[in-house]
Amino acid sequence: NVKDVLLPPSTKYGLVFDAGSTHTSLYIYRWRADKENGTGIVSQVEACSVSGPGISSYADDPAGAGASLKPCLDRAMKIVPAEQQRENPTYPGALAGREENSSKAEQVLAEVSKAIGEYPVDFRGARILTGSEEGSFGWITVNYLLETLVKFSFAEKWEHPQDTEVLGALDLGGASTQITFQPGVPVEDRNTSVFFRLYGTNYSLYSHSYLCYGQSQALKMLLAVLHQASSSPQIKHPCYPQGYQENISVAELYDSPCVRAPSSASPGLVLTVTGTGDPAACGTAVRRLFNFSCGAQGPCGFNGVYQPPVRGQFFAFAGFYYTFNFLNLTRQQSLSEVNTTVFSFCRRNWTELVQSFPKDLKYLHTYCSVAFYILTLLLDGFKFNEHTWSNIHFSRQAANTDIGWTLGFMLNLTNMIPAEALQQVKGHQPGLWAGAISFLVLTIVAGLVAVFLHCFWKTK
Ligand SMILES: Nc1ncnc2c1ncn2[C@@H]1O[C@H](COP(=O)(O)OP(=O)(O)OP(=O)(O)O)[C@@H](O)[C@H]1O
Repeated sequence: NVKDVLLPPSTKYGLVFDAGSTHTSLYIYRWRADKENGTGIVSQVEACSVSGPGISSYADDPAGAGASLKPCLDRAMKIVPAEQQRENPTYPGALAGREENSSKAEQVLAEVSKAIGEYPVDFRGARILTGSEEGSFGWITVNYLLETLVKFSFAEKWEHPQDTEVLGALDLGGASTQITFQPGVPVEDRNTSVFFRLYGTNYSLYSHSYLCYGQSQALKMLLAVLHQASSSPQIKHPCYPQGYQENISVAELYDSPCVRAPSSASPGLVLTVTGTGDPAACGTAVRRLFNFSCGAQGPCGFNGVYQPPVRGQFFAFAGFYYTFNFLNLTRQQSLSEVNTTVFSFCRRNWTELVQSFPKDLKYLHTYCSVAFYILTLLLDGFKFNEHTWSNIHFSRQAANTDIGWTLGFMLNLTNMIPAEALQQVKGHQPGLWAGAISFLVLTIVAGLVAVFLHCFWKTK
């Protein structure tokens, strides 16, 4: 049987660590042969959340990073059958949000590698992904899960699923955000151009990662803008709910390369941030984080970065999803409905919010800021408009699998998506169709002959 020759006999597992700027997870994937179409299906078995913050917080304690991963590695060892553990590829990846920290990130990765080395898995090394890789692997994940990649070389043209359009990917992390899509025009700037050959089809993509424009860093930049506009340590925050107050030291606020401390700021000074719940002023403040002018060099996203016009459907995940999900805005609502919901949420006071959402206290004070940030980023930054807005699907998962760069990374590194098209499996659709049609025609003809003979003998 040709199919059995094509398919490896066993189920396989793959482990990928996503060591993000705010959060670390271990994804456990299972590869299963799909007898129907002669390929394999990768599905997520579990996403184990590593307790504590992202890997960058271990910059001063690299050994702690390794230790923090152990509970998730123990969990994986319970899932992967003992006899398969050695042969299972483990692909830990890590993201360094900032260039300046790359030597520290390398140290952290060395500790992570040491910790994984103590487990009976076929460890293939840890590395730091570039922003562009993060975006591209996210794009592969989305299109793999939604089955929009053309897999087979079909003999008959009419069977080729020409109309399958690939989707774009929008990822909002903690430190950076990525936009990746197949534009309708050639990508003019080599720095933002990505090329993949998957299953024999060429994909020419646009991908860009904006460092500092992830959710956590954007909120920090917003606070810094408000601090620098106020002449006292009392900061009025229009995106925080009325009645909300927090203290933050100047040192804490300016602890990231994304925000530059004014020379006059003394690190020990404690700032008091008070919410004023003013959505219009919030929108204005958020816009100040961006430079929307494109200059002479053609279409752009923001901060002068080249970007062709967005095209087709998009999946928006991670930070794009969390806040919109909390606000019940993930059901393809119109832009005007989204605006109305965000404005009315931003006017609610803190006491009322705490009473209504006692389980969501961790992010509750940020939802108004982040909602405005997402709207500004998508509309003014990436240049979606009221028509293309409905092409954005806010999702965390597809096919029961979390959307992010990890699955695409594993598929790419293991060559699970081959560059060339899969050969059509013998006895596949054309043969089956031809058989089915011949059978139908023969049945009808036989039926007609039987009726004719029956009538003929009756009349005789
Ligand atoms: N339930 C939630 N509600 C609101 N925001 C959330 C929630 N969970 C996570 N976030 C925030 O969403 C952002 C994206 O989270 P994610 O885990 O993708 O970031 P990361 O992988 O650590 O970041 P990066 O990819 O930039 O390294 C972060 O700023 C995080 O703080």
